Amino acid sequence: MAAIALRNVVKKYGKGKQELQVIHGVNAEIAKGEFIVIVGPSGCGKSTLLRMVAGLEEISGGEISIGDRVVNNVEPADRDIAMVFQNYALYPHMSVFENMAYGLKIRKVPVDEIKTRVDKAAKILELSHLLDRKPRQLSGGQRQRVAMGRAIVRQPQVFLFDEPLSNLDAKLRAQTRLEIQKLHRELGITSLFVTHDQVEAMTLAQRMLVMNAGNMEQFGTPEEVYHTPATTFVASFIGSPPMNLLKNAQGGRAGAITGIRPEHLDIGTDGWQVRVETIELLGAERLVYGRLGDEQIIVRIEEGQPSPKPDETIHVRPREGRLHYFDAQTGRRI
Ligand SMILES: Nc1ncnc2c1ncn2[C@@H]1O[C@H](COP(=O)(O)OP(=O)(O)OP(=O)(O)O)[C@@H](O)[C@H]1O
Repeated sequence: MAAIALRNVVKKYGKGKQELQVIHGVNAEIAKGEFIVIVGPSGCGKSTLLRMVAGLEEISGGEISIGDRVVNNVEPADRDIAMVFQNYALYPHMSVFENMAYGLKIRKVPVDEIKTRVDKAAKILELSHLLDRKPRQLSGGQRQRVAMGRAIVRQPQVFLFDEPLSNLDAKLRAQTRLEIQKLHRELGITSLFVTHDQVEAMTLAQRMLVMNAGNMEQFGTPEEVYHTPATTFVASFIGSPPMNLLKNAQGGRAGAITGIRPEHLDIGTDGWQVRVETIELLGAERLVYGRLGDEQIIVRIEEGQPSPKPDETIHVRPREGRLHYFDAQTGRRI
């Protein structure tokens, strides 16, 4: 049985003339213990979807189950979930221990049990030596760990994360990502994690649910989403730099858009003619921005390969089996 099931989930805001549908029938079955990332651009509806699972937003249509219960009409407090937000407001006057214990205290969990759970969570999160500190005496990363600790001590069936890393700097984000992965390995709790950052999604997800404008574009492993994107949207959203999507590529199919990732083009003596415009240095690699006829194309050059110069004309060849085709009308993979 699915730990979480979304069945034709619809969300509308407002009433009458003001009514606006923002989620258009999402279906997904999430297995017990899976780590799922919901990813998409700003405004695509990912927070709304998460908040409906949490019970913070009403569901306008369809059904959400957690475990064997349909939760459409179940209060958030009774859904057996714990949520970690971007703005992880800790109580400033309480110590780390008290912050982590608070949710259990109001649920009248016995004092000994609270201590055991908080100590265990603190150990996992490497917060044991900070339990007496106040939030202002902690770094941003440590505060975020306390917020996660608050969720862990609840021992919920499901963790919901709403962009919990967006307030951290790049280095701390990467480090906290590793901690979240470790946490998931140790606890195995079914998790839904929302982010607009596709790199974060690719590195954290066991499966990712890619959203665009209220629609689920694809639900699959990071490998599936990268190697067989279901739509042109997914092809251009996942992967950095994005997949080249060409209307008039040589060897293309009638009525189809041809897709090729910048890392799957090789410079050689024959193939597509590309006029080089600019070169971008990315540490070990280079990105060549050029024109193929009247379309833009990006080619990635690996370390050690000779780099072309602006205004030069080069030849590039797509690697065997790396071309993708999408219906020019619908954008769907062919
Ligand atoms: N309370 C509300 N009333 C009306 N419209 C809303 C409300 N909350 C969200 N929306 C709209 O619903 C859509 C989805 O919003 P949502 O916050 O879920 O997007 P998101 O993908 O999480 O974006 P972001 O990454 O910017 O947080 C947006 O168009 C937003 O304007």
